[in-house]
Amino acid sequence: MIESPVQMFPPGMLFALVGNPNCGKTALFNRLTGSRQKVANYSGVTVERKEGRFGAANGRFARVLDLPGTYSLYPRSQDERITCDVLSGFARGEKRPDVVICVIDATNLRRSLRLFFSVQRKGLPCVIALNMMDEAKARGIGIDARKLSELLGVPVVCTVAVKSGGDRELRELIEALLHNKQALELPKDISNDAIPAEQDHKRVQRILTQLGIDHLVPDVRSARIDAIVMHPVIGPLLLVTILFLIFQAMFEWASIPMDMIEEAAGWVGETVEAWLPDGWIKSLIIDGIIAGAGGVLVFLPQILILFFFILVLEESGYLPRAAYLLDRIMGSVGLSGRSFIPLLSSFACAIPGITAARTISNPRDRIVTILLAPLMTCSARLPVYTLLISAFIPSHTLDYGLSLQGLVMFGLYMAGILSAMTVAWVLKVTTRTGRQVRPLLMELPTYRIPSPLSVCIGLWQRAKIFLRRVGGVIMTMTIGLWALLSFPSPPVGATGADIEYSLAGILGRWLSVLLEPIGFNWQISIALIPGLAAREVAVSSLGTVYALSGSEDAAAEALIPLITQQWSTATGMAMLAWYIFAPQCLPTFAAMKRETNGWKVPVIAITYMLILAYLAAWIAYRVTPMMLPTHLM
Ligand SMILES: Nc1nc2c(ncn2[C@@H]2O[C@H](COP(=O)(O)OP(=O)(O)OP(=O)(O)O)[C@@H](O)[C@H]2O)c(=O)[nH]1
Ligand SMILES: [Mg+2]
Repeated sequence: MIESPVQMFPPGMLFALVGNPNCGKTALFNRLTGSRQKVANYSGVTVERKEGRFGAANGRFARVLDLPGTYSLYPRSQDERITCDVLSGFARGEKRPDVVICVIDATNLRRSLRLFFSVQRKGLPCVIALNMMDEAKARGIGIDARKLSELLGVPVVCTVAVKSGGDRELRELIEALLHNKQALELPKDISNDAIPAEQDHKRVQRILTQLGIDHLVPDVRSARIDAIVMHPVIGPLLLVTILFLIFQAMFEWASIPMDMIEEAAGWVGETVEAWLPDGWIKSLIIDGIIAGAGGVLVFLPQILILFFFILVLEESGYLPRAAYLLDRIMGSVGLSGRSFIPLLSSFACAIPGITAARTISNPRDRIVTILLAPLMTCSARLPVYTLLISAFIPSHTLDYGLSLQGLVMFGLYMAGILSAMTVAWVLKVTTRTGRQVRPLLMELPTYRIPSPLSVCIGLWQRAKIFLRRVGGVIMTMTIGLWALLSFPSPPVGATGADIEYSLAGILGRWLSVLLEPIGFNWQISIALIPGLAAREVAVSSLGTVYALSGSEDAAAEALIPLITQQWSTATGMAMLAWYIFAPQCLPTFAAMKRETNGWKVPVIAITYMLILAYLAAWIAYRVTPMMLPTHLM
């Protein structure tokens, strides 16, 4: 008997958005399906297949796929392979699309048409969405959509994916196709895949001539901006200034909203304290939830400020330029400029950074990038850094209005970057393939002014992610820790604090034997364990540990003054150094395993990060006292 798997697909016609990178597929997908997938102004934003649902006016619906951008149907990287697999019908659990919507950047018809021909040759019914019509018009490129449709023999609609209603024509076309499935005919001459590129090129040239747009229209505005941004001297200076200003702003702008949240949390704590009768419920709410999870909320303003800058930079088109500027330096340690954007995404969170490494076609470069991603300072480290900086670094304003705390934060980010470069360099000199030089070929997109609305939506999404983390993993871990710290109760006649007899108290003492050489007391040692789930949990855990070990009225007290009093500066610095390197985030290593299909890469990463963290913390703990005047020790 021959067995063959039976594949079941969800009902509904399947439309797939296919096109070159950065032509606006995801922006269109979001409009058509009401989704909120990430849109940004560089190539390689989408690296996964995403599905959405298009609801037509008459109650029918269709499934729509957003796919990674590709230049050809000969995939060179993993993200391109996903698109090619879907078009060939090899994607697991998915049928071949019924209709391909070829999204074409109207300002670059030449390149987009070649991909369109290849898709058509796969025997798939196609329609064309001429996107970015607004930019084409602004640059004086007029395209006669009707004539293009006649020349190609497929429906052509014009779209402006970033404008409300800019997808109207495409919606109408999809509705018409849903109504009449037979409406699309396959081209007669789909025959073989092996038509030489030369022939396609001639065909494209002919079409452009017939449309009267065969002359190149340069992007004058972008070229003018690039004269400054890509200048060999001004360019790098500008890059450092931008990064520097971001960290200054994170401290300067965030202080007022942070104080407000802190005050509100203090008020809630006091109110609950006054109203609830003593007992374990009161302790859970005050010591577990308010002092723990609530303590992390304070960092929302800083995280939003950081993301404000990331969103603006992403949409402006600056990022690939920064990749070029850094390509030489990155090349000197054996990294390619291609790694820049995945590594930059890791400043938000290492997990999307690790996934974004799919765009890197060279397997070695990809693995190295994945190994380095967790060294970039993710936003989950912010609460830990801010807590320690606020506790140990005076909030002086230096000359030129610079904030000392902002400067230290900048230094910590730099430490992450420099250590990643050092690790990359070590990998370069110790691996055989490390010494090859691979030139960076990357498209420089048109500069765009970010739309305030999309920045606001992006910030709102970020705020939701953060609040969900606070209410989810952070709250759960903190409550779990609270339970471990509260039970079992001390034996009758015990003399020490209750917490010393709890399970976590005992565990913390064991661990502190290991961590004592780097200056960590038992409170820190305990906080590190739940902190494995997410880095910010260390802050909420410290909140809970101190709330439970303190006197009654210390409960609603803020954590910052508490640790200033109780820790030596050397311990504070050791913990900062620890957090630059420590592999304190299990989901990151799960992502590494998923992306590399094995445990080897995550195990290497955990090992080297742990060693670096311990060493760095040890050095910081020993060196700090030598640097400090005696009265501050
Ligand atoms: N002016 C203008 N900008 C657009 C239009 N469509 C998309 N954009 C912008 O173009 C950039 C790329 O959009 P995306 O939707 O991320 O492009 P994509 O094709 O999904 O890109 P990849 O996922 O990298 O392949 C973003 O900056 C969008 O805001 C349009 O019709 N007009
Ligand atoms: Mg996309």
